Amino acid sequence: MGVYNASSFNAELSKQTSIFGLRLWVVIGIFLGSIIVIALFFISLCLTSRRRSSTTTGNPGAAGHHHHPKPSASPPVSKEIQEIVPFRAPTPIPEIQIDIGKVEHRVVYSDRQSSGESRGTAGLETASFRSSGNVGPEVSHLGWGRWYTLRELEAATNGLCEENVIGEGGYGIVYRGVLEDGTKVAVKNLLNNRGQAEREFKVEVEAIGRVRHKNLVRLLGYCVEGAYRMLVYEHVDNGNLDQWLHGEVGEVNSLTWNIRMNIILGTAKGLAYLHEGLEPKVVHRDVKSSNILLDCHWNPKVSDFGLAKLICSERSYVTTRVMGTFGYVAPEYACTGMLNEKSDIYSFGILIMEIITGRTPVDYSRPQGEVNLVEWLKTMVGDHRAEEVVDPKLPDTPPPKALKRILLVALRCVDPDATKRPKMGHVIHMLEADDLLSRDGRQMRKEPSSSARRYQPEAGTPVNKGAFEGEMNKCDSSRDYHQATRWDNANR
Ligand SMILES: Nc1ncnc2c1ncn2[C@@H]1O[C@H](COP(=O)(O)OP(=O)(O)OP(=O)(O)O)[C@@H](O)[C@H]1O
Repeated sequence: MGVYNASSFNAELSKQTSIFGLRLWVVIGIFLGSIIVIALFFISLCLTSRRRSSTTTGNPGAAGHHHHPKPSASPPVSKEIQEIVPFRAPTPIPEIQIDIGKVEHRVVYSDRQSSGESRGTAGLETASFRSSGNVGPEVSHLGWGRWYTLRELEAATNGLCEENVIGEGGYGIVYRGVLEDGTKVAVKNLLNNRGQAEREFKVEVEAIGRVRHKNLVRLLGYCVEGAYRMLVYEHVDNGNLDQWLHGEVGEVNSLTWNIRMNIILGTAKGLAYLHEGLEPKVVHRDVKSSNILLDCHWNPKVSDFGLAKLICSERSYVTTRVMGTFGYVAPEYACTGMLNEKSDIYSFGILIMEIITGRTPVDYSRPQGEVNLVEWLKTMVGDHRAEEVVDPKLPDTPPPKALKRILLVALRCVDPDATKRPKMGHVIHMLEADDLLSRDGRQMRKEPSSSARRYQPEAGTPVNKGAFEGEMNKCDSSRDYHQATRWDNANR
């Protein structure tokens, strides 16, 4: 049966067809063959077109092709990378330079490369930050303080409302506020809202944010959001020294002799910490009465140092722009732009004179010869009229010896020769001389609430009382100081 079927199937396949008289199996073979050929053709066509498309899209998975992404090609990136990329722009970053004080009252930007400003401080203040690449919002990981959100600060200040404005300075408006946890703060809304200034701003804040000292206003954190740049400080609740010295205080001022001495000493301690307790040291650049805040125990706290300059030890900072407040700026800094801590010491000397006399550093309403506080005071001291320089609003009479001493310290601080000005640690020893404060003053220093305790020098602060005593009697080459010293010796 099987043999019969096979032989009949063969006979069928061998039959001739009407197609060119070809046998059936030949026709079937040709048909199948052409189907296979057509199929192969389409398969190869598909493969070729696929390979072409993979080459144009730069797909690294395409075998045998070296991957060279075209510049226009935009690889798929995560949101995270998109946020970081703008901060790594290779273009030179313009740096911020801030004119401090009421004379200018503005924030000035300059491209340091084009201004030719030489920077004796080197990039120390920026180095650590830049090298770590932490220039974006990750500033909250700095390890100090807090990065506040705009919403938090708006809530704290009742939407930055006018009733909460404490005052307005050269940098921006200061608001009082209360954080959610009840902490009282002062929020400074900086005028500086240009994105390019961001790096410098953060670096300064990073460096100063770590500073802790009872005579320095503490920077709690800041807010960087959109165009907003805000600094958040501890709130100091008793106004500033400028208001207490020159404001509407009536015939008699609340600032007694001992309170004034306490303010001078506390301010000196705050500055000594900036100059001698930190590395790199910090030069405040704007020491003046409106930057000395007072708490309810009359303890002074130096403010506005968050935008000061950081300088490596024994180095100076050369700037083409002199910043500071008229009347307080050291002459050599004004003339040459050379900045170091001795500029602060000059300003501190002016501050002492202001505290003792109740006069502003420059007062055009006064008769000629009295307009410039330093010149007038030198003349008065030289003429043995020290008692006459005392603020008429002072409620008590200063001990004569203490008055002479403090005036001498002030005169030494404003020595025209910056190298002859004492260091801040040295000033503290002069101020803490036993006879400078009266009995009441010594009692005041013992009170725990008072900051007028003995200065505990920070590392590196020179401590040499004997040397101080010698210094107090030393004559200076400057005519004015020589005159003042002669006066001091004559009155011993
Ligand atoms: N932490 C703070 N606590 C309480 N008041 C503050 C605080 N910081 C600043 N102020 C007050 O806010 C006001 C503005 O201060 P700011 O330092 O901005 O300006 P300024 O020192 O008066 O002037 P400039 O900035 O031109 O030197 C001042 O009256 C100052 O006493």
